[in-house]
Amino acid sequence: MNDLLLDVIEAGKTFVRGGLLSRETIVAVNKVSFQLAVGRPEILAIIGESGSGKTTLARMILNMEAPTSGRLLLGGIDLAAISDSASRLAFMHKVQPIFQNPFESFNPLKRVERYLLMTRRRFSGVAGERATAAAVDAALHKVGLSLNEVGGRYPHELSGGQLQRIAIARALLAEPKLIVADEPVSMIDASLRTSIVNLFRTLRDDLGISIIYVTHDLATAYYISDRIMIMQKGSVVESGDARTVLKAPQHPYTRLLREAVLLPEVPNAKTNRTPSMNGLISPGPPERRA
Ligand SMILES: Nc1ncnc2c1ncn2[C@@H]1O[C@H](COP(=O)(O)OP(=O)(O)OP(=O)(O)O)[C@@H](O)[C@H]1O
Repeated sequence: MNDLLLDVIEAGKTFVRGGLLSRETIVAVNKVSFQLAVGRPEILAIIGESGSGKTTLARMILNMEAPTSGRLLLGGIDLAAISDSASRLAFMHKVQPIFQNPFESFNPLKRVERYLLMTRRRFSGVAGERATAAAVDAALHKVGLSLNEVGGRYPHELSGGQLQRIAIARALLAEPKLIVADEPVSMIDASLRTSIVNLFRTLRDDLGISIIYVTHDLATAYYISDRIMIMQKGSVVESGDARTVLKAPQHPYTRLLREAVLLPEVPNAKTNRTPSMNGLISPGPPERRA
């Protein structure tokens, strides 16, 4: 029996850019390894400056990008072996993505409930219209909405926060074990961010879903995650229990990130202030360094 939900084994990704004369090799992800256990749902934050390889790693986990070295296994199955539509559907049953811009996740010309109904039909096979609508309504309730509220609306008639909730509801229709959320709140109004990140906690606690939360934002990561992984230039430079790492960062880069932001309950070394979640300060992505 395999007790790992996700097993990332020395995964690497190299891109080659340019032509013959100006060929450039970019190591986007360099030998990253980590695991998520079955039956132990957790929120794992992947943090790093722009270009550190977070999105590439997330795309490899979502099987949207093939690694150039190493392997990624989901429930013991190598993602590289997923080729036919049945195994792709089985994979999507287990892993669902949430992207940064909810407006790009939906076709502006389609009413949002059409997506939800189609998604449910896809994952549940043939089910009656009533059962499908009831499942969609139940998923929307889990994110604080209802079919009544969103039915008949086009994406532009909803706020970014509402649309991101709908994207999460759509992910829930697959009844996944893992959600990979890449900067899911960075394009959402600051006042709504907390409610979305709180929702991730509810999904972990009530539905047993593990969440990989990719972000620049140390403050929300500290607030919701159990474990964090700090990436710099494609490599993981520090990882572990979120509070332990952020209270006593060992790597100079983690210290640098830590100093740039006020975290709840952790006095900032320079100001000695201990803000609440409402007082979180997120300075945005740290400057990229050469
Ligand atoms: N398809 C691609 N072709 C060439 N280079 C790429 C490609 N995708 C990513 N890269 C490069 O790989 C490196 C890592 O990019 P990635 O998007 O994974 O970083 P990131 O940490 O997610 O950054 P951001 O926070 O800005 O999204 C960068 O140097 C980027 O330019």
